[in-house]
Formats: sequence, structure tokens, C-alpha cells
Amino acid sequence: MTTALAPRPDAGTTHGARVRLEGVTRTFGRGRDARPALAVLDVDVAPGELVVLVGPSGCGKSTALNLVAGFLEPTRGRVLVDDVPVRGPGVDRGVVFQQPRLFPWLTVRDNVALGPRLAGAGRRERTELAQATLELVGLPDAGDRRPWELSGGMQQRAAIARALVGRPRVLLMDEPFAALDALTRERLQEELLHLWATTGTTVLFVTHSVDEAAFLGTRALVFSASPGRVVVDHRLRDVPAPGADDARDRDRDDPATAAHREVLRTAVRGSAA
Ligand SMILES: Nc1ncnc2c1ncn2[C@@H]1O[C@H](COP(=O)(O)OP(=O)(O)OP(=O)(O)O)[C@@H](O)[C@H]1O
Repeated sequence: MTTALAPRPDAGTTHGARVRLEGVTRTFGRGRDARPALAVLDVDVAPGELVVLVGPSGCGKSTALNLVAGFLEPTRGRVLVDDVPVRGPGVDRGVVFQQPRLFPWLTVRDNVALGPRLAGAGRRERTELAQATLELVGLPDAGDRRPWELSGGMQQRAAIARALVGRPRVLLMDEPFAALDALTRERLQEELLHLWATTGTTVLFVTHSVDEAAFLGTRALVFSASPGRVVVDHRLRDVPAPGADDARDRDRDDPATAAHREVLRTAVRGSAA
């Protein structure tokens, strides 16, 4: 294990935060142009859960994630992370987007070290932190390279390292593997499960894919559009006990996962109707 992301603090506790959206709505535009993107959203995510947000295009999944990230404010209602209202972006919440969004003029290590640098960490501390986090995501030797020298999968691993370097208590992922080839995508899904089990971080993960949702989540929220709302809240599996990495044994072809996939597929089809 590395220093950047030490295991969960104590047996029986988790590093992840509780996330709550209470009566949250979000409207874009004003007056006649006002368009509600999210109807009332009431969601309570337990510490350490991996909740997947799935649904058709335009149903408000990214909007919900951006509200938790603090990039957007709710029109009504409150977003709480461990009972503290979200007032803007913060180091307690790491964000990974569909595109890696790394700065091409910085080395991979300096990209990962940027957050600690902005937070005032000294060169040595932030370099060690970035290197440890790169090791955690399987990129021990990539630190001196530029982002454009890496494959798409490696770039996305670096983006995950950048999100994890501050040891966030919530990891927000907006279709992070959608632009990758199928094999890389499966590999990164498995790596994410391992990282999640290792760190105990609460994860909110947006995807269009019911396969991905059924394989990754402890719970899936199925959204429908116009305006966006949660139509199905489906329990997939238990949160692993602190310190246990049973995600390692997860099988995408087992009957339970296949059954969940069908439940989600039916729900998503219904929500798009
Ligand atoms: N900044 C914005 N300004 C105006 N409208 C927005 C903005 N962000 C999102 N919307 C609108 O809100 C609705 C929900 O968008 P959102 O991106 O949250 O959906 P989504 O489910 O994530 O879609 P996709 O799966 O295609 O990414 C859409 O109608 C979208 O056009």
C-alpha cells in the first residue's frame, strides 16, 4: 500500500463520506427559457457505496454529479457531504470526466501533483504523493512522460490518480471509461473496484451502459428524462466489509449479475419510453 491512499482508518469504519441530495431541483435558463433538468431528487448514499447513475441521454445524470461536485448549485434543496452543505468544489471530492483533461505541457506526475500544489504542498511532498498515487493506479513509470505519450487507458488512469491524490472521501466519475476500447474498459472497471475496495471511498459513477452498471455498483439509480428524476433505485450487492477486497472475485457472467443487468435494461427502456 502507498502513503497517498492508506487503507481505511480503522477496522469497522470507512473512509467514504455519506452523500445526500435533499429535495434537489435544478433548472437551467430563466423565465420563458427556464428548462428543468432535474425534478425533485432525494437520494441518500451511505459511506463507501458505489452508486451507479444510469439512464438515457439528457436525463440529468451529469447535472446530479455536478451538483455533488459543487460545479453547480441546486435551484432548490440541499446537497450534503457528511452533513455539511456543498458550497463549491473541494478536495474532499475527486472528479473524473469522460476525457482525461490532462495538461499536455505538464508531465504526468505534475498533472497529478497539481491539486496538492494548489493546496500549498511543497515540491517534495507533492512529488512523493503524486508518485505514490501513480503507483496505486498502475502507472509507476509514467511520471516523467507527457500525457500525449500515453495510451488512452493510461491517460484515464492518470486522470483517476489526479482525482485520488487528495485522498477524497467521494469520487465522482462521469462516464470515465466510455471513450475507451472494450478490453481497456473492462480492465479499468476491475481496477476501479480494487481501488474502491482499498480506499473505502464513496463512488458516484455515471454511465449509459447497463452492463457496466450491473458489474460495478452496489446500487443503481435509474433516471428518466424531461425532467430528470430517479424512477428505479435498485440494490445490486452489499458494500464490502472494510478491508475486504471481494470485488476481486466479481464475475460479470454470474447469474446474479446477469439478472441485475436485465432488471436495469428493462428499467432504462421504460424510462426512455
Ligand atoms: N449548463 C447547462 N446549461 C443549460 N442546460 C443544461 C446545462 N447542463 C445540462 N443542461 C441540460 O440539462 C439536461 C440534463 O443534462 P445532463 O447533461 O445532466 O444529462 P445526462 O443524463 O448526463 O446526459 P448524457 O447522458 O447525454 O451526458 C439536458 O436537457 C441538458 O441539455
